[in-house]
Amino acid sequence: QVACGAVPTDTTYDYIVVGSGAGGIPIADKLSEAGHKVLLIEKGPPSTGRWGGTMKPAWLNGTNLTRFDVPGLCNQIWADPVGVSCTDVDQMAGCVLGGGTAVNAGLWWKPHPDDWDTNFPDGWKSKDVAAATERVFSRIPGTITPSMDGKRYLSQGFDVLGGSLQSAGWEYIIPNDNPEKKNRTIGHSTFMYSGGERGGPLATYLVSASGRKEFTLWTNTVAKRVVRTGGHVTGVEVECNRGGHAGIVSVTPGTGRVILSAGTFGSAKLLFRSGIGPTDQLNIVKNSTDGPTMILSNQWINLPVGYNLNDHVGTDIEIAHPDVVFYDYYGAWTKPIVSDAETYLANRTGPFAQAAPNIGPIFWEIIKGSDGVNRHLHWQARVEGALNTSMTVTQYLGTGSQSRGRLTITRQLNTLVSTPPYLRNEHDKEAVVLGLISLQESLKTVAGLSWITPKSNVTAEQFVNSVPAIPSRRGSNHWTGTAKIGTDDGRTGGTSVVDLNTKVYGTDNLFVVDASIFPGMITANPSAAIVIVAEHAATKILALPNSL
Ligand SMILES: Cc1cc2nc3c(=O)[nH]c(=O)nc-3n(C[C@H](O)[C@H](O)[C@H](O)COP(=O)(O)OP(=O)(O)OC[C@H]3O[C@@H](n4cnc5c(N)ncnc54)[C@H](O)[C@@H]3O)c2cc1C
Repeated sequence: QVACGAVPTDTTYDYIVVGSGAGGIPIADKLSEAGHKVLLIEKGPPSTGRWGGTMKPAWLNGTNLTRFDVPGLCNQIWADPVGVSCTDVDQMAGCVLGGGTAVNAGLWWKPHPDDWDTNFPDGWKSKDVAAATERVFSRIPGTITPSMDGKRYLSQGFDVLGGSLQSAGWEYIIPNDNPEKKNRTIGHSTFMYSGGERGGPLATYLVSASGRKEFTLWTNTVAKRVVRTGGHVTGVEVECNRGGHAGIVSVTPGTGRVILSAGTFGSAKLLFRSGIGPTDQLNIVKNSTDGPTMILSNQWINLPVGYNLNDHVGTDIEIAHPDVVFYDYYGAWTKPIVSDAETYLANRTGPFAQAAPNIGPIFWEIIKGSDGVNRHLHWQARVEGALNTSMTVTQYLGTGSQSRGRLTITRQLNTLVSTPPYLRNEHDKEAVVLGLISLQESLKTVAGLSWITPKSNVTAEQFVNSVPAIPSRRGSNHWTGTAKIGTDDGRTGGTSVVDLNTKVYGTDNLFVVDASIFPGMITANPSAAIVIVAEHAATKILALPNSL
């Protein structure tokens, strides 16, 4: 048991940012860069070595590296999530410093213009976020050759699948040099890694923030709720989690603001616990252990928090080819191939500088549905499956998808996906089926390639229908949407929870900046787009009049 610290009573903050993920770290950095006093609160422990993280396999003892630093250990989250994954969510999410950016596979994409133009409101279109995109990619450019010797290791899977698709007419591109080319194109996986290590916001934005006297970071500290009078927030109530802080931390009277960046599940939960959301959800909180401290119902703000839940629709297929070579990244936790561990530790080269489980190629296709809507498919291959020559290839349905789900809260104050957002629209399903048929066609004549799933006697449609539309079979860990941005104020029958400045409707000084504000799904893995949202939100928030 580690002792908790009380919240200092002699300090207030211009901005309190809750959650240190893809949204929280960059926004905290930008606000402190502008000279504001910023407190970043993270419920989990430190992750990467730079920040004092300690979780590691024996072969990293004596180094400053943890499991989070080494790209080849990124899938350990599935083998050993204890103390790393969130325990108040029915899905996989990272509850450590860095959030998803500490545990994810590091895939890092410059968004397609349609990702903004299809989904986001005016002021957030591709032209509006262009400057923010430049800023993000100048700090975190990404790489297609993460090993420090510039070589790609274990590329047999890429060569088989990528070569076959190119023979079938798909175009090879450098993805982040051509973000608008997402139709029958193929590229190498692009990662946020740098120097052979995880990189990303933890190695850039958090480093610059931490160098400023205006910036304070508390880890192991859970935000319970925002403290407010009507629409005016005065602080955040925090609870200690293994050595963090407990008490009420205040914002600067009059001008201070709170930013929720606790992720699609965490920000929705904080809103519910702060009396902001649909009445059915607030009544659940009122009947929980929160009841005695919850804001009175005459001050509840009725907004559609938790609706508009979204995730990429994942559909896994499996193929095999004799040239494909499996590498046991899971086994490497206890028994790494000694020479591979040595080259990684000495020079950050070799298979451990690459993401487990050997991800790639990535390829894209746009399918126009019979409803006239363009739907973007992102295919992501990895060397993993039933055979040691297998590749599992996940088709993600993103931009253009219409289906949405709902997130709710339980009396135990856990959040759950009560309505999964998968394939609730017939044209979404049509795109998934047509995309699969297109891939089958493209791979039809590849010598030695066999289909494991779906089998040749099953049609694409039968197969797509046979996979249940539930998170365990379709989930992609790319959750977005529970506090949607838009101009149609949810208090008066609209669908939006935050306005175009990311401010929660009905409040003076409460904002949400993370994946939860996304109105719709984007093409590829979302972390880079979330960092862009944070960069863009920072300009909007900083441009607001300072006094309320
Ligand atoms: C296993 C996995 C693999 C993934 N792979 C990729 C990938 O390769 N590429 C990619 O682009 N995306 C990937 N993603 C998705 C991506 O990481 C997330 O979409 C992204 O991190 C979400 O950003 P966010 O800021 O909304 O929330 P998060 O990054 O989840 O951050 C939220 C933070 O808030 C903290 N928090 C929550 N509640 C509280 C509270 N009450 N008090 C204090 N702190 C709180 C959490 O601990 C967490 O640190 C992956 C996700 C997972 C889970």
